[in-house]
Amino acid sequence: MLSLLDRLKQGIQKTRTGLVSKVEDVLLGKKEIDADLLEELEYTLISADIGVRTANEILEGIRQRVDRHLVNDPSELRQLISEHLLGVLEASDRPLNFAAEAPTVVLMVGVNGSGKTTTTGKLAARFSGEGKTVLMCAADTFRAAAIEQLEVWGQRTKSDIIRQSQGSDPSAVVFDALHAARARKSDVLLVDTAGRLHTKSNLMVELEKMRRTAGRVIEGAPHEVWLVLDATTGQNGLEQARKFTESAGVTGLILTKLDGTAKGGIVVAITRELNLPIRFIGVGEQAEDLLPFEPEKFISSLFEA
Ligand SMILES: Nc1nc2c(ncn2[C@@H]2O[C@H](COP(=O)(O)OP(=O)(O)OP(=O)(O)O)[C@@H](O)[C@H]2O)c(=O)[nH]1
Repeated sequence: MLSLLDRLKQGIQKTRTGLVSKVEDVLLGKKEIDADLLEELEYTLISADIGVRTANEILEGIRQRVDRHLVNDPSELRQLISEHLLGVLEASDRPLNFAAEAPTVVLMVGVNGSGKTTTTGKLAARFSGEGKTVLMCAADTFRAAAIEQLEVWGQRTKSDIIRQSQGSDPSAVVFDALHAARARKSDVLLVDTAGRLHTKSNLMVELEKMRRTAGRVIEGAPHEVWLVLDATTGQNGLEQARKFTESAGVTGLILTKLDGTAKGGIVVAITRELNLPIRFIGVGEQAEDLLPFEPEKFISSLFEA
């Protein structure tokens, strides 16, 4: 069985190649830090989706150090880049808001296909593996398959599911689930919401309604709202993320399908733009392929030889 660190390394292998190996290629054999080298570096960072703002800052930091003669050897730049990226990720890090008194209610939001249902199942596996009792709520009533998919995860992780028929009011399912979680003394309630609605009503309005319902039944709920984003959608994901963050009170991010992209620099761009912590990353389809996101481990796995 692979260790967590090995799984992380394997999961971000493409980004290692797409970002770090390319940075190394740019630096290889260079004797001095000149304008051409810096331009090539900037291009490489932006191509890996790190974001223009962060790439500019990195370059600016390097230029200042060069001007002050604090750095003159290209081989030192790899370390400077990794330190800067770590700094960005750590700046948005903050502790989880788990309820003092169970249940902790987590709302899972995001567009269809981002991996929301799969991630909800993986989280159930993780929390129950930690000895917590988990209840899942199938509030994605738009897609019958999403309810069934969640049920499969429920069986796999021995977690209960609260569901209603397809097309029901998502807030009504949430209401039931909140009461059930309290009555059953569940530690965690994971609410899988829809990325799209069967009714004409606005998705963001529905999400707001679910949040209000949660807060009315359980004080302080939802304790966490996690936005699930498909890392392979790159910069397009950022626009989506902004919308959800404005309307759904997002408290943390989960980036899925990092195993499928060389542009994992998006992790940095998104944290930076939204000032939100990444909680977990998805690196495959199995339950064990959801890894807790730790900035230090992520950066060292990317940059260590
Ligand atoms: N490679 C890989 N595939 C993933 C990951 N997470 C989810 N998937 C796959 O992505 C696809 C979509 O996942 P779903 O969980 O159905 O997506 P969803 O957001 O719930 O979609 P709706 O139910 O339509 O809202 C599935 O085939 C998953 O197995 C991941 O981290 N890596």
